[in-house]
Amino acid sequence: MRVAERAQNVWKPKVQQKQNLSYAQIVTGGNASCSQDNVRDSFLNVDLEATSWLDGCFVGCLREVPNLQSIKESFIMGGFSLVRLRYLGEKFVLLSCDDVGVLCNLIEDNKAWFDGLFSSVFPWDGSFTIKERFAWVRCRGIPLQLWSNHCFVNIGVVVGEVVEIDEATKEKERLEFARFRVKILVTSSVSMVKVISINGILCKVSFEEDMCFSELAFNSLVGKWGGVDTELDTEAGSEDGGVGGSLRDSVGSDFGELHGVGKGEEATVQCKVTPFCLGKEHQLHGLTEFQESVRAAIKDDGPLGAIPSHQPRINEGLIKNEVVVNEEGTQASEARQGGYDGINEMLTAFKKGLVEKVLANNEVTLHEGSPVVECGSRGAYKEQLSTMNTPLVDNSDGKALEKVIEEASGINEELASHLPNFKEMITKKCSELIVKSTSRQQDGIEEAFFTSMGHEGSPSWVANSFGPRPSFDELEHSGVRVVGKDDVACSSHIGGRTNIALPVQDVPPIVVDNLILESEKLDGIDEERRKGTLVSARVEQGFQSSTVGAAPLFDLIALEGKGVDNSSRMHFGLMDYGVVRPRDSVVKVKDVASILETNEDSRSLRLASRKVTRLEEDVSEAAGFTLKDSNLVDVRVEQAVFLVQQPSARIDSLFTTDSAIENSFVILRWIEQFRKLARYRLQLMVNYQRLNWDIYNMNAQKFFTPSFLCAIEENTEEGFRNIMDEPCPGVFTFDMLHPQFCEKLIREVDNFLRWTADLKIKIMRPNELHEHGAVLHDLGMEPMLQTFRKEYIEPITRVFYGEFGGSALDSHYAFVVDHGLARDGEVDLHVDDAHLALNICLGYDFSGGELFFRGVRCDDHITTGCQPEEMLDYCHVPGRAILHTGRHRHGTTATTSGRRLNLIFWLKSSRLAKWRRYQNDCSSWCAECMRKKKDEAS
Ligand SMILES: O=C(O)CCC(=O)C(=O)O
Ligand SMILES: [Fe+2]
Repeated sequence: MRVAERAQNVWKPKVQQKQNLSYAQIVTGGNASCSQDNVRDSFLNVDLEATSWLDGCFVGCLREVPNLQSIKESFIMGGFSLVRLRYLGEKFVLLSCDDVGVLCNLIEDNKAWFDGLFSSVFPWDGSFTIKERFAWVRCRGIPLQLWSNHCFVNIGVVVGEVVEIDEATKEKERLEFARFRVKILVTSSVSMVKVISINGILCKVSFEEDMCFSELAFNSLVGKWGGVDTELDTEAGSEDGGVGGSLRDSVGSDFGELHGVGKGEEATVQCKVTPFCLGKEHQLHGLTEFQESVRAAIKDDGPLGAIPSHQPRINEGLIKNEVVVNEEGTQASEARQGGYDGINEMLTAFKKGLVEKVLANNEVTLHEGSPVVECGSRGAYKEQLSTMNTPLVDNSDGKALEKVIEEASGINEELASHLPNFKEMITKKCSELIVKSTSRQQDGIEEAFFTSMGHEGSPSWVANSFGPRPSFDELEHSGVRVVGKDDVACSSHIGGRTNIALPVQDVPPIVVDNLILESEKLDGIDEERRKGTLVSARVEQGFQSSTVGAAPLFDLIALEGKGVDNSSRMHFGLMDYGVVRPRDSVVKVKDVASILETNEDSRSLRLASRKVTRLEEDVSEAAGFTLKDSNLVDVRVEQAVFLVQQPSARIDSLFTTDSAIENSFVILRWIEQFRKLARYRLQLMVNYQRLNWDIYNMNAQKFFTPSFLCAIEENTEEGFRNIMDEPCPGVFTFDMLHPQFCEKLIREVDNFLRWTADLKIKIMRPNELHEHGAVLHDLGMEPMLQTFRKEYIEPITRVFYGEFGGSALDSHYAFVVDHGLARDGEVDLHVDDAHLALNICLGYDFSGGELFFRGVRCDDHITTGCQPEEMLDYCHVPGRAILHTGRHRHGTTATTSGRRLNLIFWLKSSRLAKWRRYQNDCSSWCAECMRKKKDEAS
């Protein structure tokens, strides 16, 4: 840790050092020379405070004239929202982290990133001084005929050196005064009035210092976010057949509601943000153009209101690198096409950007917001994993692999939990398949081997498709657009047709998905042949094919393999969104080429790296081999990796509607909203001054009660049950939050609410049922909340809510509700837009506000009556959590005195959402359906 060492070496106790300094030296940080004359005569003794708050702080010298706004944005976008930035003057910024020592590592580990912003970063020490500062100056009295940048620079010299001219001044948008930035001595003032002769014209010119940049910038946003009618329209949409729909249509959209935004209103976007507010005009321009094209597209083809209700989840990891990825992706395609008319191209770019980002430099990022990497085969066959030693992902420490496996097994556990005989079924199915496929092979028939888990992970094995499916030509003839056909044709050549037979000896069927391609134009083709399956397998002998199937579940599949005989290898295949039916996909091999690398030595294809793209050669080679020997190539497909679109981004959900054109709108609108929300959040995060930095970083000892931490540590059902009550089936209560954390969180939320109220910023409220409270992402708490969910909620939901997605949670929406007399009152009976909900009371003293439960119901039975045994009335206790399913009908009575604040997590599993979408049977959880089923049986 070079930086750490440096920090230690230069660190000197500042208290002693400063004690003998003069006042002038103190106020100037030891540098008295630039102080004003009269100061020199004053001598003061002041009691110095401990300087521990400066421990571990660094000073960064910016490369460019400081624009704190955009620097803060960069930090948030770069995923460093825990770094606190305070402007010091000149080009210097004080960098600190709540955890002393963290910053040092962070700088060391992200040197290149910091280098991009700072010319130097060094540990703060007492000898650091600032001599100069930058000041924005308003200059009045310059005759309009003299307005020019050249003139401003010359006039500015009167007060200092002009380093920047405000955009509105440059563009002559605002003529009341000219505004520019000057460099002056730290103690100088710019206020003055001078008579100046400019080109012979005598002018009386005044100079005054402008308001602090960030205040001004943010004020300019007040109108923007205050005028919510035009901002961020969110359609309250319930998830398709999933959670969603409630007693009142829906409790809220995935990312909450903004006030004043009507359903189906056209999204108009005012981009009249003063140019300086983001310091990134080009982005704003991009946005406007983009929105223009959205509007144009909408105008021609129908109202936005017709767009189906799939509400994209605006993901919690939004304001992180991933936004950049997404924006880059879309912007790149924008640049190429000069608009957004080519939806598919746009999507491809969009997704490619995402994928490439993840795969760049062999890096597999697993944090929220990036594509989730899971491993189908390895997840399903965890035990076999230990016997496989080839690394799945070529990352140097192998940690990514471990994590991949861990995550995938979570997912498969969920599936397994629906299938008591999961393993046996797999084994049985496998042996059947082996027999069948072997016999077919013996017949010399080259046919596809398919196996499937059924629709989107539903717990039934469906028939395997052995029939040949339509060729690309056939598909195209039927109106199916096949992207990258030539490339794929090349691969299909191997087996002589689109789908290749596999001589399977030992095939753990790694099941991905099965889907029937649907399109009017395909009607003449029988169903068996329209089955699209994305298959991946670990095949000891024989080779693996990718298919023209569709897999809404997965965006990308890459198989890696090597020739057993060292002669060939396989690869495969990016799922791209084609236009068969909106949800169909086509294989686009070319893209895979960009993410696969050939390793000459082992002749294996490995994931990642953009360096070498030799896929086509490999394919030809393999094909040649096959044809020549009219035999199947011996290929050992060792591993399969599925890269799935980050579930909470839920692009996938956009592809489940019936019309491609509708989808196009959904996508456009999604991106538009995504950007708007990103911008909204970014502005809040950049400008909001945190009160308690320490609650933005997980500190378990300080956040949770000891009893809760013990149970988490123990991580057993028994351990959890020891701290829990289950007042009615499926509802658990337990002490969770430390009183001090509750207090701090309340004060933080209050501080945020006060700030937004002072600036008249209309913020998003938690959901339709609340007019008060706040969404915690908006404060910048997301990194902490992620850890909160993953490490302190999921261990419990995994044990108690397997069938409700509890073992595969992948997104959350966290907010604080605020109830009391002048605040929110009662909450009507509703179900949450979530699979599970965790509700923790933070305080204070209050009466009323009881939470009542009235049984678990599906949409069809949402208004049915309630049996006595289903009724539960619960009184909130500060620090105590109550955990229930989203479909558990509940509401609260009014808080009649005092104030009640609760922290609520809405938790979702994208797996469960997909599964439920295909499942009509609610009898495993809806009490009414259960009753019905029982009655029918008896
Ligand atoms: O106020 C509460 O405790 C519950 C609020 C609630 O159920 C919700 O926001 O979904
Ligand atoms: Fe609720």
